[in-house]
This record gives sequence, structure tokens and C-alpha cells, in this order.
Amino acid sequence: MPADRDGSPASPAGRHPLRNLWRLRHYLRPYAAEFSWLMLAGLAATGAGISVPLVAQRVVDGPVARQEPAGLVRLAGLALLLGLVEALLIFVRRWVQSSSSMAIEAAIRDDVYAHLQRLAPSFHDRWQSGQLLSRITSDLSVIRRFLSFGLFFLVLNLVTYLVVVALLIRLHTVLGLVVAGSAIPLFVITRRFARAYHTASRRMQDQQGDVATLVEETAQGLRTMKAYGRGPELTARFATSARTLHDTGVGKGRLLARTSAKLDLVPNLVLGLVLVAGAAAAARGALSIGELVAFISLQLMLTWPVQGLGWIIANGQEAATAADRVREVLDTPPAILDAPHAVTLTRAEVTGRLRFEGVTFRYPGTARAVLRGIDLTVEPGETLALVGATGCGKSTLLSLVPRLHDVTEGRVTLDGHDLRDLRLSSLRRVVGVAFEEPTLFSMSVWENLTLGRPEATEEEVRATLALAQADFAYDLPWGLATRVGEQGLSLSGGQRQRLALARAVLSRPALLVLDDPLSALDVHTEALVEAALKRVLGDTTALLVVHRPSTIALADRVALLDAGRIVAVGTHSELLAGVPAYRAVLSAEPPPPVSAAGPAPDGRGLVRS
Ligand SMILES: Nc1ncnc2c1ncn2[C@@H]1O[C@H](COP(=O)(O)OP(=O)(O)OP(=O)(O)O)[C@@H](O)[C@H]1O
Repeated sequence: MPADRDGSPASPAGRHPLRNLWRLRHYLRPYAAEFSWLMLAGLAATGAGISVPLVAQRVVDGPVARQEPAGLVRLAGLALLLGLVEALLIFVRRWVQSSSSMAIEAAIRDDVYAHLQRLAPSFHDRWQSGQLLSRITSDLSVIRRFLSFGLFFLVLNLVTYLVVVALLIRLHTVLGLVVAGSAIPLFVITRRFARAYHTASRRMQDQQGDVATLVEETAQGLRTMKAYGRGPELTARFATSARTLHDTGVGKGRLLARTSAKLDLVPNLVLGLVLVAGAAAAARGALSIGELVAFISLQLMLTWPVQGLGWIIANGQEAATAADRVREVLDTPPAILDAPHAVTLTRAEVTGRLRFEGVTFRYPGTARAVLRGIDLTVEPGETLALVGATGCGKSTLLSLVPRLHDVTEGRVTLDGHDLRDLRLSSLRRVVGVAFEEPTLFSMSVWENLTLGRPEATEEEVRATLALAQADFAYDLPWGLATRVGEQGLSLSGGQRQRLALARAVLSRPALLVLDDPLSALDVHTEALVEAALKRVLGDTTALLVVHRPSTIALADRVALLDAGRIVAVGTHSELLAGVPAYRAVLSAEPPPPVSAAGPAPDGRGLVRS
């Protein structure tokens, strides 16, 4: 089921189980010619294989019955040739098969990854990373296996079955119809199996995602886990999940085993019946010995198509559930998109006037508004600090500027343009952001720094690193080429923060949005970064979340946020002098009650609650 807009994982709906697999068919299109050749090679090999019993019939009824060694050699040679052709065609098919199915898997994976990037943070908040990981790895492998083997053998085995049954009916109508009739129990068995296996596959693939999530969480939170000595509990939790996955896997395996046994039984029972009835017919002269040999040989050729049916259906059902899971991601429409009329804003034309007009924001799926009726203006070149108690909505307010979320009500404008009317790419080019939790990617320091501006020169990078007091990067083992581990964990919190700050500044934004950018720095480094940052902030509009009084000195004005509302705006000294709630937030004083119904700030002058 398609998820809500950037919503949570959807459960499988009661639609046709193969629908989502069928919807992936366009990935096959570029390889249609290759697949046709494959199918032709497969059918030709099967044709060669089917011809061998018919040659055997001629051998038995002809040269063997008449005792003509010369004819025997000719027909034996033909049978050998058919065997060789079959082997060659099987080799050709397998050779071609692997490359196209790998290419299809890679194409789907690229699309899922690109789509994940388009989805808003709210999508990623709701989905467990392990569930995404398992979709993009194991589910796609399952689909590949079906495309390269399951689908192919489904068609090939079906054609083999129909052709062989037709030949059997031609050889002996009654016995041929008995064999054809065995399709009825086979149909009933496979239908029941397909339903049960579909459910079990979905359960198992979801559980694989849960296990992947646990592993990922453990790897990320290893230090916290060790520090709290929670290893045994986590191990127990993991063991429970792994056990559940194991049990589901065993259940699935047993279901397949039971079905395979039934699928084995049906053709063997029919074979026994045919042997007895065929021998009787041969004794009566209604069937020649050669025809009986050909009949039995052809019937034996049905053993694999019937036995393989269980495996093919299992493979198909796994692929169908994998397709459901992949489509759940692909069908989630990105919540934040370019409007059709969106305009591009260049860095040069931005003056940097940022306005929040009656902004209310509610996180998707929640009832409570985190921001309510925000009216605030940041003038071009001005630095505005946002101050407020923890959890009051500061980071949320900042996230509206690069449109990580869209407002629920009201609007945010840049130079008078509603942000939703700007091209996302151009908006994000003019806005530089450093989050509270600085994320560094597992790439080199240089690549991390130039993420927002790949064309930056060495000189610019050097100057920015100096500004952010991040020259330590040159002392890393390979300087700026040093790969800074997953999430930059090989660096200290303060080092990561300085690199993230340098990255935000390097993109030369018209609007700088910094979420508590100096929180992890020691007092000495903080003073140095502040001094340098002051120069940068001189010609950029900036919105900063700050907690420490010393950092507030960077700001021209301060806005006090309380429970999602702006309750006062003014200079630091004005607020200190006139707003007790502001003093309380910056000191250890208990906060005085702030009336939510107080006068609405105009976003410019001092407003008291
Ligand atoms: N993705 C989310 N989904 C739902 N609620 C959220 C989400 N992120 C934050 N919140 C809630 O929104 C409120 C404001 O969070 P926010 O991070 O903006 O506060 P903050 O003022 O920046 O806090 P801090 O100073 O501790 O960083 C909190 O109550 C938080 O629980």
C-alpha cells in the first residue's frame, strides 16, 4: 500500500499479490531483446531435450526391433547431437542471463536511493533505517533472482509441460489425459502454497529489516551501550529478534518442504499408474514398446517442471513481497517538492530579508503544534539569535528555512518570495546550514567541506578552516584527504562541529542558519570562532540558535521563543533589562510564567510577555 505523503511504512493491502511485481516491468524493457533471446535459447534447448525420447522411440521400434545396426548408429548419432545442442543452448542462456538481471537490480536500486533522497526528513523519522537497508539490499536481490531464474523457468516449465502433455496425448490419448488430469491436484496444492508462502515471506522480510535495524542501532550507539553496561540486555533483545527470524525461516522452509513432497508425490503416483496401464496396453498391442519407452521418457521430463514448481512459486512470492516492500518506498510521494511555477533565485540577487508570517507548524502525524503564530523578521545582513528553553521549537523553526519541513499555516518568505515558490535547489544553494548534531559523511574532510560548494578553491577552503578554527584538519594523517569515518566518529564533537561550521560558511550563503554552532567548543576556542564568525556574519543574514550568553554577543537582536511562540524580540540588553523570562532562560533562575495570550510580538521591536 502506498504510504501517506512521506508517511510511515504501510502494511500489505489485500490487492493482487503480484501487482507490485508487475509494476516493475518497465525495468525489463531495455533488456527485452536479451530476454527474448534467452527464452528462445531455453525453448530450443527444451525442444532438443524433448526430441530425444522421440528418437528413442524410433530406435526401439526401428533398428532395435528389426536388428539393423546401421540405422541404430544413425539415430544414436542424432540423439547425441540433440544432447550436445541442448547443452550448448543451456550454456548460452546462463551466460547472458547474469548480466541483464544484475543491471536491472542496479537500476531499481539507483531509483530507490534517489527517491530516498527526495523524501523529507519526516519520512526518515518514521522509517527504521534497517527496514530501508533491507529493502535496498536483500529485497532487490530477491527480485533479481526471480527475474534471472524464477520468471524464466516459470515460462519454460509451463511450455515444457504443455508440449509434453500434448505429445503424450498424441502417443496414447487415455494415458495422456491421465497425465494431463494430474494438473488439477497440482493446481490446488500450488494455489494454497502460494497464499501461505506470500504471508510468510512478508513476515520474514519485515523481520530481516528489524534485525538490520537492531544491528545498525547497536553499531551507532555502541559507546552509550557500553558506558551503561547494557550489552547483555541488547544481546538478549537481538537474540529474541534473531530467534523470531529463525523460526519464521524454518516455518517457511517446512512449508516449502511439505509442498515439495506433495508435488513429488503426484507425478510419481501418475508414473506408477502409467507404467502398469502402459505395460498392459503394450501387452494388448495397443502401444508399441518404442511408444511406451517414449511415453515414459517424456513423462519423466515432467518431473523437474513439476518438482521445480514449488521452488519457482516460492521464489515468485518472495519477489512479490520484495516488490511490495520496495514499492512502499517508491510510492511515497515526496512531501516537499518544487511547485510548478517555482522560480530560481541566484546568490547575487538575494538581499536576505527573511520573514516568518503567522507561521504554525505541526510535525506530520502529531496533533500538537510545535510552533504557533510566529511573526518574525530578520533584516538583510542582520544576525538574529533564537533563545528559548529546551524543546520550545528553536531547531524546528530553523528547519523551515531550508524547507526541511513546510509550514502548516502561514508562510516564510525570503526577499518577499514564499519559500514554497522558490526552486528547492536554488533555495538550498543560498542557505547555509549547520545543525546542532554535526553530521560528517564517510568521505574525505575535503569532500565533507565542499559538499555545498564543490567548486571551492584550496585558498577558500584554507580561509574557511582558519575562520572555523578547524586547522587541525591539516594535521590529520592524510590532511584534508583523510577519510573521517562513518559520521566522522574518529573526530571529537568539537572538531566535527567546527568542520560543519566551516562547511556552512564555505558555501557563501546569503542566509546562514546555525543551530547552536559552538556548543561543543571549549571557552577558548569558542572565543576564537566567535571573533571570526562575527566577520562572516557582517555581510550575511543569519539566524542562530544560541544557548550561551557569550554567543549571544554575535547577534544584533534576540528573539525569545517559549512553547512555540515568540514572546519577546529586542537587543540582548533590552531583553535582559525588561524580560524576566529571558533572564531565566540564560541563567539558573526559575522561569517566570509566560503568558501565551500576551501581546503578539511584531517581529521587530522589543516585545514583553
Ligand atoms: N520529528 C519530530 N516529530 C515529532 N515531534 C518532534 C520532532 N522533532 C522534534 N519534535 C518535538 O518538537 C518540539 C520542539 O523540538 P525542537 O528540537 O525544535 O526544540 P529545541 O527548542 O530546538 O530543543 P533543544 O534546545 O533541546 O535543541 C519538541 O517537543 C520535540 O519533541
